[in-house]
Formats: sequence, C-alpha cells, structure tokens
Amino acid sequence: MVMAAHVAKFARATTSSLVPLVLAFVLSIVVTSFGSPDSDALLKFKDQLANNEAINSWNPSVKPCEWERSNWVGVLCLNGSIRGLQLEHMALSGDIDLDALAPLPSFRTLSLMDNNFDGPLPDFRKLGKLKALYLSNNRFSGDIPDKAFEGMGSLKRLYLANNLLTGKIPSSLATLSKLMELKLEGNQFQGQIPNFQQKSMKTVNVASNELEGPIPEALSRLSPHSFAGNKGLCGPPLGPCIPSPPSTPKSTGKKFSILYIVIIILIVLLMLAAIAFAFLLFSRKKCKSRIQRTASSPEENSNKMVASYYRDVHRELSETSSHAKKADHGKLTFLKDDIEKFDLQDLLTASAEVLGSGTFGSSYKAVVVGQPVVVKRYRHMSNVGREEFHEHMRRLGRLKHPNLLPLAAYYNRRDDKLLVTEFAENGSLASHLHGNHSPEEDGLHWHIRLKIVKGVARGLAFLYNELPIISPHGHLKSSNVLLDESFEPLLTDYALRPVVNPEHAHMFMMAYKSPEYAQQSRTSNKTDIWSFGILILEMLTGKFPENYLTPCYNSDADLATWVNNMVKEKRTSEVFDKEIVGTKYSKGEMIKLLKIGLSCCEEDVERRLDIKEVVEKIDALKEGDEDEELYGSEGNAYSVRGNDQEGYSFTLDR
Ligand SMILES: Nc1ncnc2c1ncn2[C@@H]1O[C@H](COP(=O)(O)OP(=O)(O)OP(=O)(O)O)[C@@H](O)[C@H]1O
Repeated sequence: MVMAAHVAKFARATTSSLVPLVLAFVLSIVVTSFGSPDSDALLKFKDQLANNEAINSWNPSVKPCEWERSNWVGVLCLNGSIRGLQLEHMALSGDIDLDALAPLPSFRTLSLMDNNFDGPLPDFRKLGKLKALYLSNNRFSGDIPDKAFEGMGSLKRLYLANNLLTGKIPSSLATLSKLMELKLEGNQFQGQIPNFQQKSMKTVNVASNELEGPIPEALSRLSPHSFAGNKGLCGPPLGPCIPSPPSTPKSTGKKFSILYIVIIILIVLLMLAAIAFAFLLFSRKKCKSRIQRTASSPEENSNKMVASYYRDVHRELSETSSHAKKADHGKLTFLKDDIEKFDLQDLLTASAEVLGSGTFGSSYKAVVVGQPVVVKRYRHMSNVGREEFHEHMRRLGRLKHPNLLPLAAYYNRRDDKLLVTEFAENGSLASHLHGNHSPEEDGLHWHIRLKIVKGVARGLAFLYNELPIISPHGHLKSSNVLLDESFEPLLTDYALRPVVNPEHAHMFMMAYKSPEYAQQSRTSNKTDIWSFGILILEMLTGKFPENYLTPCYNSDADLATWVNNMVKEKRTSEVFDKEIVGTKYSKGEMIKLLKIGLSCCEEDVERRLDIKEVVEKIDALKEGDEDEELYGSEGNAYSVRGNDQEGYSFTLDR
C-alpha cells in the first residue's frame, strides 16, 4: 500500500517535470518530419519547376543549411541561413515561383543559368534584396517592362545573356546605383541604350542585339567588343555618330545621298589600302624577328632549357597548334589588357622550360615577345560546352585582387585547353616548404609565412565574395599558392571546378578530398576553409600533407589529426617546422595561428570557422616586432630548432 503511494507520487512528480521536455521532443519531431519554413519555401519553389529531377535530393527531413547532414544540392548557405540558389545546367523549366522564395530573409543570389526556362521574365522585384541574378543561356522571351528592376537597389550583377528578349533595355537598370556587371548580349533588344551613369559599372555587354543610337558616355571606356553586332550603335568606343542629313527637297536629297555613297565608298577604299599596307609591314617585321629568335635559340637552349624537356614542350605545343590550325581556332583569347598580345605560333617558337607537372597536365615557362609567361595545359576540362567555357573564362578574367594570379589568356579546343598566366618570380609555396635548400640557407622566416597566410586569407575571402560557386577556390593547396618577387602570395588554379570533368575533379581536386565529401558525398561553403586549415598546418609544421596524394579523405593520414594528437599529448613544440626563423616573441602568434588552423580543420562543418571569422582572426595576428623593440632586437634571432616545451602548452578549447 505504502509502496503504491510512493510509486504514484513519483509518477506525478516525474510527469510534471517531463512535460516541457516531452513537448520539446514532440515539437522537434514535428519540425523534422514536416520541415522548417526554409525547407517548405524551397520545396514549394521546386514543385513549380518542370524536369526537377536534378534536385530530387532535397530532403524535407533535413534542414537545407544543416551542412553535416544536408543534401540540398545547389542551396547556398551562410551562417546557417539560405543565401541563394545555384541551379545551373540542370535542364530545368516550368514556373519560377518567386513568391515562395520571397519570405527567405537572407536570400541574395539566384542563378538559373543554362536551363530551359522560357516565356516572359518573372517579376524579380519580389526578391527586392537580390544582389546577383544570373539567368543567361535560357529561352526567356518578350519585352521587359521599363520598371522591371525599379527599387532593386542592392543588385550588383545581372546576367540575361543569350535569351530571346526583345523591346527596349529597361530604363530602371540605369537607376540601380550598385550595378557592377550587366550582361545582355545575344538577345534582340532594340532602341537606344538607357543613359547609364553608374560609376560602379565594370562590365557591360550588349553585343549581338539590335540596338541603335549613341553609346552613353559612362560606357565609352569599355571595349568595342561589348557593343559589337549592333548595326545602329555609334560613338566611342565605336565610330563617330554621323548626323542625319538635313531634310531637303527631293531632287537635292537624291544628289546628297549619291554624294554620301561616293564619299563612304572612297573612305572604305582608303581604309582597306591602309590596312593592307600595315599588314604587309607587320608580317615582314614579324617574320624577321622570328628568324632572329630561331637563330639564337641553340645558345639560349644551353642556358635556359633542359633539352629533353624542350622537345616535349615543342611536341605538345606543336600538336596543339597543328590541331588548332585545322580547326581554324588557333587564336588565344586575351583577358588582360596590360600584356602584349601573341599567338600560339609565338608560344611555339619561344624559349620554354618545364616548371612541373600536376594532376591536370604540365606547366611551362615561356618568354614570349619579351615577357615571361606560364602556359598550363589542361586535359580534363570539357565539362561544359564551348560558349559556357568562354563565359566562365571571361568571368575569371574579370576577377582582380592583389592575391589572385590573374588569368591573362586562354586557348580552347574541345579536349585541350591552355591557360596563360604571368610568371610568379618566387615559384610556389610548396617548393619553399618542401624543396631542398642547403643547410646554410634559412627556411622561410615567420614574418614571411605570416604575410603569406594573410594574403591567402584575403584572396580566398575575395573569391567567396565574388563567385556564386559552393567552394569558390576548390583546389587550394601549397603548389597553387605562388609567390611574387616580394613573397606576396598569389592564388592560382581557382574556380575551375565548374569546367573540370567531374570524374577528374572527384579524383584530384582538393575540395573532393575534404571530410564532408568522403562522408556525405558533398562539398559545402566551408570546404575551402578546410583546405586552408591544412595549408596553415603545412606552413607551421613543414610537413607535406598526405591527403594531397590520396584520392579521398583519410583521417588517419590527415595532418590535422596528427597535430591534434600531438597537442593532446602535450608535445606541441614538436609540431613546428624546425626551419621557421622568427624572434622569440613570435611563439605566441605561432600558437594562435596553429589554433586557427585546427579550427579550420574541424570535421564538423558547423563548428568549422567561416571565411569571415578566419580573416578576422588572421588579420589580428602580429609578427611580434613590437615586442622585439621593447626587449631589444640584439640576439633575439630565434629558431624553433631545439626548443623545449615551455610556452607551447595550450588546450583545444574550440
Ligand atoms: N604562374 C606561375 N609562376 C611560377 N611558377 C608556376 C606558375 N604556375 C605554376 N608554377 C610552378 O609549376 C609547378 C607545377 O604547377 P602545376 O599547376 O602544373 O601543378 P600543381 O599545382 O602541382 O598541380 P595541379 O595540376 O593539381 O594544380 C608548381 O609547383 C609551380 O612551382
């Protein structure tokens, strides 16, 4: 009896304290089973699309931005919120349900490029805070209302190229103060270009339309290519606008028009004669300089080239060049203005040396028309069609940042691409960390390593900001960090994932060697951070990361696992590269950087730092010079070599 009373009392007490817990549990089940408002919005959007099989992995039982479990292909997340959608090359069509996306508070980017959407352009004012809208290469048609973009003050990038759009270019575009890139080429726009006055506009392309009239002054500094293929456009950078003749009586009018025709024919004949003369002069000069260069090559060979390498270069480039000639596509496309132009033949006749061979092909240094350039041959880059490849290269060509190696030119043949860049004077970070140098030579000083880390962080942040790609670098490793004459780092081989064949990318590109790819077959917006973390640890430890060589992530062979274990065993001092030279006051900063590196290498993507946090933390690091002055720099030269554990212990409190 007493026992029964106790049981009843316990049951009552337990029940009352459990009620909130049980309720929370039930609620969480309800939320997971029936989705969150974010997933509901996206699924509603998906329902209106036709041919939406490519996004069948969207799974309502997992939140779209729950990175470690989510499989929401094409959903861009930032700090756990939906930032945008990148649904490209998916053969999508049907209705674009903007009402479904409108309630998403952080939605800023929408890319539906290279799909089959048709009909009139939807009213994007419903997504008033959009910063980037990419709709090129679809079949949108009809006129766009003049007010279509009114009030979209945040819009920076608008891509509508290669659709079937008609009528006038909407004048509301001229009122968007932040607009930087506008791509309208390959449509049937008519009438005059609106009077754009934005200073922010860096790229405008209205080529291949039916536009007429004067080009607005603010666009006059752009390349003539941006306006090509419009018969009626005039004014700089195209030819002058010829005022229409004053109206005159019929007979005089006839006389005038005959006079005009005669003048125009004369001008054209004169221009043709001038071009033919210039061409003759140019080809004679070129021929002469080529003969001179060929004549001097044996001597150069002895100094600059390894003979067998040269034969390879010559054979490979000749192969490319002869194919190129057959296909009549032997032209390099230049993306930089401050480089003297040359063609494949110039490359072939230039002195060249092999810099190294990577997973894509070989890189050669060649001196062409007096300037050193690097040509890299890629054999696994036919993931996209010709036009999309050009489009992507142009997109890369527009990226400008002190820590990015700019793409100077490219050559595109079906299975063979050449990318041309400038030569970086100090080679790659990998060669400095792992290349042999004599015992008398110092290793990389701490202040140089810190400068490199800071530059890489800034370059990476720029890519995150500029590109709507899930892991914008995608192939970050020490051989893709080059160093200029003052050891400023220059990222290279960035943003190539969209054009690389998937099989090759999965085998060799760094993004696919991340834990999330190994465990969930996906990359996330923090995948590049993971690669950056490995790079930081590589710079601090001087160890070559095994994962560079293995086809996929293996936590046993992972540099981060090794460092973590050493720290746990209180052997932190042993992880640092014996070659780092700094002052004894650099030690604290090196430990801080080690912690940042480990926080970038969190397997749990949610806990991993994001790009903003990484940049903030790295920017706050110091060389330790202030301390050096305080204590007097004499005799402060310090090497990790032979150092004991003192001052190195720290706990992993991430
Ligand atoms: N623009 C450049 N300036 C100076 N050196 C370069 C340049 N580009 C490449 N290199 C050198 O050539 C070497 C080979 O580079 P490459 O890009 O072909 O292969 P990788 O980076 O090792 O591998 P992957 O093909 O996977 O990117 C690099 O380690 C670097 O030293």
